[in-house]
Amino acid sequence: MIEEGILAKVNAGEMLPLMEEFYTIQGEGFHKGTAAYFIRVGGCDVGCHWCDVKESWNAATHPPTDVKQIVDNAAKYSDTIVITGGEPLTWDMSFITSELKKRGLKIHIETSGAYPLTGQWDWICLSPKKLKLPTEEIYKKAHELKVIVFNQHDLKFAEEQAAKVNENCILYLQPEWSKRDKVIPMIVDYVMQHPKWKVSLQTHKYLNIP
Ligand SMILES: C[S@@+](CC[C@H](N)C(=O)[O-])C[C@H]1O[C@@H](n2cnc3c(N)ncnc32)[C@H](O)[C@@H]1O
Ligand SMILES: Nc1nc2[nH]cc(C(=O)O)c2c(=O)[nH]1
Ligand code: SF4
Ligand SMILES: [Mg+2]
Repeated sequence: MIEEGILAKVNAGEMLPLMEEFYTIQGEGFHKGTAAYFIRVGGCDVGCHWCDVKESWNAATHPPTDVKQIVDNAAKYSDTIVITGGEPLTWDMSFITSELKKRGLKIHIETSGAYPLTGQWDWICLSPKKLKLPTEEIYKKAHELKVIVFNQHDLKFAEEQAAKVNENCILYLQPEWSKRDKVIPMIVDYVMQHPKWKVSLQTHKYLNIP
């Protein structure tokens, strides 16, 4: 059983279940190729069958960690911090982002948008999932839309999602990793026929870095 005081701090966003943190190169989307410090917060109940971090799902397996400690450490590594998960918006992101802001850091989020948007963000990567659609408000605020393509139907889903984002939002199709050999040719054709889209690859997996 988790102690009451800790639970209160987690609910306030002053502690978060931390799965892992690492300094690496953003592999995906608009900031691909740029060094950044990643904070991976545990907890997600969206349930994507192809999720590449299923170990993150159960928040109870990740130790509640003091946010100030996470932030002080992160600041040593990079001026750009990516908060991912799990689903970071499971938790209140207000405290961690205000602490990061105090230190003048750029803050990015990787999110499905399935829960209300909390926190202040310099960059929002919205990767919507059919199983739990994003909240209406995040479509207006997303800087990039990154739809994972597992099969043909996902291209239709991608268009439905693109119809909901703001006009400045950059549109990406990213192959689901295990299906990449089959899906990459499909994405390449699609992007050439519908050039408002761009290709995003999980380049860190080709580079063999975290
Ligand atoms: C693990 S998720 C964590 C953040 C958040 N839960 C989300 O889904 O956006 C980080 C990114 O990896 C993508 N992703 C997860 N599994 C993938 C896979 N097998 N192939 C390609 N992209 C994947 C997600 O869509 C998301 O853009
Ligand atoms: N290098 C690297 N880039 C990433 N971009 C998004 C990631 C994520 O899991 O959220 C990720 C990741 O896990 N590693
Ligand atoms: S929403 Fe993100 S973390 Fe959750 S299952 Fe889907 S890809 Fe994995
Ligand atoms: Mg990843």
